Amino acid sequence: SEKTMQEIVDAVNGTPDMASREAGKKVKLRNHAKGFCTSGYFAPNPKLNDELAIPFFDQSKINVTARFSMGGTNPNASDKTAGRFMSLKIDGDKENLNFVTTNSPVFFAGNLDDFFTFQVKVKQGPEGKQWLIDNKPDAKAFFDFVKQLPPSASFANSPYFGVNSFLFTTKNNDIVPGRWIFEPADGVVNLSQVQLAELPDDFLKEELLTRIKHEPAVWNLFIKLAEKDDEINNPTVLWPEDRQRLLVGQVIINGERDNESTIQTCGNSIFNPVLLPKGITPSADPILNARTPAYIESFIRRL
Ligand code: HEM
Repeated sequence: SEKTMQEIVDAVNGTPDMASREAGKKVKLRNHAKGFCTSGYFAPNPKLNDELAIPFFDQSKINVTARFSMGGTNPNASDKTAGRFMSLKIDGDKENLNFVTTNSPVFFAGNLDDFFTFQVKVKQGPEGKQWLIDNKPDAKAFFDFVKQLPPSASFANSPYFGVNSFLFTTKNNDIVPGRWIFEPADGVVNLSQVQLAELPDDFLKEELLTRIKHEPAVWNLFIKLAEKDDEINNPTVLWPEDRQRLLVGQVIINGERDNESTIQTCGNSIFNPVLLPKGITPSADPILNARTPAYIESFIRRL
């Protein structure tokens, strides 16, 4: 059954009662409520446009606004869970590119019905989760991934995945589907159970902001290219490891503009995963195409 965008956002963010919504009362609930903003720049790979035709990446240094967050609607969530999220605004001279990413390469739903069901069931606790494991293979695959994923020691020591597919224009004016992958230049570093037990519930923000005073947090950004028969429009289906990757450039988070108010308050705005420069377009993935309307609905509620 078709769900409205209001129903979908209710399921993600928590449900305001109908009376208060109709009275126009603002509901401040939002997903990824716990997070913080910082800044840096993007350094494109000067060789990228030997392969692709994306003029945006011909600039040499592009301002970045970053928000790092935890999953869920609790602004006081513990950092000891395994989910890590990174959102970026890359603001060029003429065009802009946003990324809204997670540390899980595999998404838990391939269509909006399953997405809605997942959101409703996980909020019912262990019984709802068991129902998903028994009835929804995509949700089960996601839970299996998360179960074996130790929490990373730092936002800077985690990879991030765009999950959804985008269409990239090549130098020869062909279109190739691809997916964004950010790999931490400092490597992946996970916490042991012993290390985790010694940490307070809040450590990720301070760790990153202290780290970047000494050395930047850096990721190499790749596009993983699809081959014929790879599933483009379903983020629950992973592509084989050996697919070709193009190096797009480096994200360098050094806090260089952290005293600016637009950086400090970046969590008040939205990150739009389909804000793309010339040469990149969204795929037909129904999950991707629901995201911006959902983010706008959520934004309006918390204005
Ligand atoms: C049907 C698909 C999806 C829906 C309906 C949805 C819904 C939402 C909503 C309602 C918010 C709060 C927006 C705000 O108030 O600013 C949000 C934020 C977010 N979502 Fe999604 N989401 C979807 C898919 C995804 C996927 C595939 C990813 C990761 C690849 C993702 C990662 C995030 C992140 C990182 C944020 C926080 C953005 C920030 O830092 O401000 N979401 N999502």
